[in-house]
Amino acid sequence: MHVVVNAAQSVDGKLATRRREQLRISGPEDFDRVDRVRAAADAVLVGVGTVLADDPHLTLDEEDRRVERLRNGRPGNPARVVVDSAGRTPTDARILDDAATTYVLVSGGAPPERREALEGAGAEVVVVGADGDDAGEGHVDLAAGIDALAERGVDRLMVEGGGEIIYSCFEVGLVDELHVYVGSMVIGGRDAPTLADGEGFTESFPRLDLVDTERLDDGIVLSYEVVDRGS
Ligand SMILES: NC(=O)C1=CN([C@@H]2O[C@H](COP(=O)(O)OP(=O)(O)OC[C@H]3O[C@@H](n4cnc5c(N)ncnc54)[C@H](OP(=O)(O)O)[C@@H]3O)[C@@H](O)[C@H]2O)C=CC1
Ligand SMILES: Nc1nc(O)c(N)c(N[C@@H]2O[C@H](COP(=O)(O)O)[C@@H](O)[C@H]2O)n1
Repeated sequence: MHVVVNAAQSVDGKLATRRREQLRISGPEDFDRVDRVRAAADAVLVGVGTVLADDPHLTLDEEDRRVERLRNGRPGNPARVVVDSAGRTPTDARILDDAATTYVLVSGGAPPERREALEGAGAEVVVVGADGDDAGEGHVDLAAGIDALAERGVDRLMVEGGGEIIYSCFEVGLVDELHVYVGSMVIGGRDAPTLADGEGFTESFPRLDLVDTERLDDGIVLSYEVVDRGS
């Protein structure tokens, strides 16, 4: 499985304001680049925090790209994946519409009625974590989730955030590429989400190789390959 992380941040490293509302950090040129990265992916993954904050759709904007995928025998849109331990994704979330397959990765502790509600709303619910009494505090086991997606034919996965999920992907050594759009703005706020939140690394840090830079809109895209996943 090849895992590509993409996010847009301010120059001070924030993904959104402290109110955790969706914020336009990039512009049309970068959204077109993101659409291209989505089109190359088999699935696009976000955390439930992003679903609750942004209600994203995660489909392709460009019809030509959908047509090209269909021509190549692939679904028109990549599958969508929500990492959602307790099954908190609202049943009317845009990510659950019929534009693409949607997998909701839940832990074993997710209430059965939430699993049923999500299945009723069209999701394929996949249980990949222990319940709240076990290590991991009932969170989805991300590495097991990636294996479950691979079993369902996902070879190339795009992770679109937010900061908690991006950190966890680095923590378990899943990330191959990182693309960060740095918008020319300052957001500030000690409680605003950053590119990588979670516990934070203290001794062994993922190391990256800067392989490309591109000026888009009024900002810059930094593209990295992960050369050392840390341990
Ligand atoms: N500028 C950008 O490019 C982007 C900005 N954003 C912004 O980011 C914010 C949302 O980010 P954030 O709050 O960090 O939420 P995330 O989208 O990262 O989701 C985090 C949640 O995922 C669930 N989860 C389940 N398993 C795991 C695991 N193994 N590791 C980590 N999380 C897990 C947890 O909820 P539970 O315990 O219930 O399972 C956790 O609270 C919003 O403000 C949004 O607007 C989001 C995406 C892109
Ligand atoms: N590339 C980029 N630039 C920004 O300024 C952003 N705020 C984001 N956010 C991401 O885009 C998702 C919205 O997707 P849809 O348009 O609804 O398909 C949002 O959830 C973030 O993942 N990205």
